[in-house]
Amino acid sequence: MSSALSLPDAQAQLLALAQPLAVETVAADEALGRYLAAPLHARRTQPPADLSAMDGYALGDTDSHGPWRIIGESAAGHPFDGPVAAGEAVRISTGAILPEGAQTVLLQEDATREGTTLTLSGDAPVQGRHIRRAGFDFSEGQALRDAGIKVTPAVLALTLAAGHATLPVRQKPRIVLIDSGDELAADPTQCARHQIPASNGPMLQAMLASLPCTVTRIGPVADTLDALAAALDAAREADLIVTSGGASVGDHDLIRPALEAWGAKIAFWRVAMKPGKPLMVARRNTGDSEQLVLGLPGNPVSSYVTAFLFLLPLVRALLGSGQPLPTQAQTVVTADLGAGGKRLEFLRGIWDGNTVIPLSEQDSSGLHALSVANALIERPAMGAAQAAGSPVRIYRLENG
Ligand SMILES: Nc1nc2c(c(=O)[nH]1)N[C@H]1C(S)=C(S)[C@@H](COP(=O)(O)OP(=O)(O)OC[C@H]3O[C@@H](n4cnc5c(N)ncnc54)[C@H](O)[C@@H]3O)O[C@H]1N2
Ligand code: MOO
Repeated sequence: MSSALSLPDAQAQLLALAQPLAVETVAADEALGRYLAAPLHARRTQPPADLSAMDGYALGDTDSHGPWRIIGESAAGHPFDGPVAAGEAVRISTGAILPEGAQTVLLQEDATREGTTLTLSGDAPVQGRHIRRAGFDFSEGQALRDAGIKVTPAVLALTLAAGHATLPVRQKPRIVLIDSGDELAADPTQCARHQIPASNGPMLQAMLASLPCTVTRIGPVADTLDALAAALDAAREADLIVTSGGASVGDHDLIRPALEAWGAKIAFWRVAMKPGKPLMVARRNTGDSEQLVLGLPGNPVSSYVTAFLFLLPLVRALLGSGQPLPTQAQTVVTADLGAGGKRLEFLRGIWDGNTVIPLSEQDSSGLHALSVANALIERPAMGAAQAAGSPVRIYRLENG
């Protein structure tokens, strides 16, 4: 295991290889879920003028207790044309432009209107109350958000409010997933005793569904160099090729020789983590660009965990994310944990909002346990045993 990288080193090396893809400009709503390729600046000021925050009356003074004479109306989209003076009031609605000279907005619940006469019947007016000042949200030319942030629904709304119809983002990565192994059956209903259903490819595709990318699946591919060469050749247009299985040291683990025969260079192989040790990263120069290959271990839980910690961050980095790695949270474990082993370990667990319960089944092929887990509990390599109630770091999975 001496050649295995630590998890942070391996992630850093992988992300250093990830060149964000070319920039394209798309309609703002099509940019949802992608990452800004340039900083976002305001093309306009918001609000563009002082606005009322409530339905009521804009008053020309705040020091009297009325009555006031109502001289007109300012509705949203229909401003009042003219000033309001002391002793005068303008009927105003939420979001409408404050007339020139207005000092405050008197809530309609605090006033009584008879004809054009307004009298105070509740709380007295206070200078400046219920007014949204011009530009409090942002001003024209202001830098709003940095490149690399995700276009969320709120960022989309900000983009439109700031006067943009389009956004620059990175092209969607083209990803090919290759399942390999002679034992894999494509049809789970037709699975002989010597076979198991090929579940990794569909699982990885489903994990990638949360990111903007195009995914094609190939396989299951037989454990021969010729079959793997044909699969890799079919993936020659991809920005990223992801294999699962055949990454270890067995006689039939052919991903490494197949990649080398295809002209790819191994960037690194093996990470000191459990599950996920045989992870492999390679790259192939195609002349004008570079393809990356991520070789995930075949064990389904190992594939899942390495996809969470390497594949999804890599795709985010290709999309230009400024923060591609998942974030951890701290919580408290409900059971005693033994001392850590040689590798950093991720136990599957159930996080209930306050504490995390480690599952009893931790085999790296255990899909039933994985399906009920919603957290990975981090156990440092060679760490001391921990009693129930100890703090632990977790990754939350969108899986529970
Ligand atoms: N002597 C050693 N043996 C193993 C080592 C080692 O260091 N020395 N590492 C072990 C570790 S850790 C892992 S993880 C596995 C992973 O090996 P591979 O990536 O070569 O995966 P395979 O051997 O091809 O398959 C492992 C397991 O997963 C099943 N599998 C594979 N692909 C799929 C798929 N698409 N869908 C569902 N299941 C799949 C496969 O049938 C095997 O059961 O190696 C250990 N061995
Ligand atoms: O590292 Mo392997 O992924 O434990 O089963």
